[in-house]
Amino acid sequence: NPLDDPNTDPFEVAAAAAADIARLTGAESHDIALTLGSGWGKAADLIGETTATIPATEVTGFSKPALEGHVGTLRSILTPEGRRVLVIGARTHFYEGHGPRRVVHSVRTAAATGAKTMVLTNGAGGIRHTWKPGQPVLISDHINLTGASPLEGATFVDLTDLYSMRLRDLARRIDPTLDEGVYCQFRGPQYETPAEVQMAKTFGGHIVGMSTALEAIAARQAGMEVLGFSLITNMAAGIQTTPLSHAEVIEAGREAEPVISDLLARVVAA
Ligand SMILES: Nc1nc2[nH]c(I)nc2c(=O)[nH]1
Repeated sequence: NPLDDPNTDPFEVAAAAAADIARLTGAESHDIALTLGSGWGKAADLIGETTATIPATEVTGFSKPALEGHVGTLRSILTPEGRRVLVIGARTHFYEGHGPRRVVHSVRTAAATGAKTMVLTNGAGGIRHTWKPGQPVLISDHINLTGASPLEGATFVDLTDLYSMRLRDLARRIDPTLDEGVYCQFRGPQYETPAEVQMAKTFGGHIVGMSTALEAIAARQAGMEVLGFSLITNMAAGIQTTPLSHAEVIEAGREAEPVISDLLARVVAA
């Protein structure tokens, strides 16, 4: 992968990837990019007409997804309003150990296709006791616990209002019941210990996950407006006193699917 060579300029790789996408999808530019995390796989179906689906491996700088269930495709969708949505089903996680450049390549590529809005979705653990598995929540801010950054050199980027208040207000107009919280990105791949969850809770975190923060930083560097959604698939370790059954998590995710798909389609159309 060209991104693994430190002498490669990641923005040149993103430009090449954007050219591949334009050629392979026939859409010379895209307006909005959407990354689908765990549980959000079907959310793109309601957004509009899929005019092209391409294997991510055919696009410069993308590689085979390590995690089954994370489809390795890129989709171009035309919404009824005539907007072009690039759906990224090929997320690279930091825990795969390929470095932050590979994690944020999809965001930089989306920006290079012309997208001005980056919608980041993920599956995550919930710390707020009022939340339940299957509930989507808005991300209001993040705490980056990875010890890493996609930014290289003296790239001092301001992250105030990184998770756009304007887009959160728009989402709340569509679904006033939407709650929000601070997302903590842990390195993973292990889940947090109960003590780590209490640490996150103590310093103001409400959601624990293993993605999104690094991608959001790169989106801001690229000048995109960012909206983040977490699907709370489980309560974080130690929050739920009863043992968490995987079947419950799967069931919660399945029940949430139509709700979050409709929500996402309406937010993207707005
Ligand atoms: N770090 C972290 N990531 C997650 N992803 C999902 I789905 N659930 C969790 C969780 O409880 N913790």
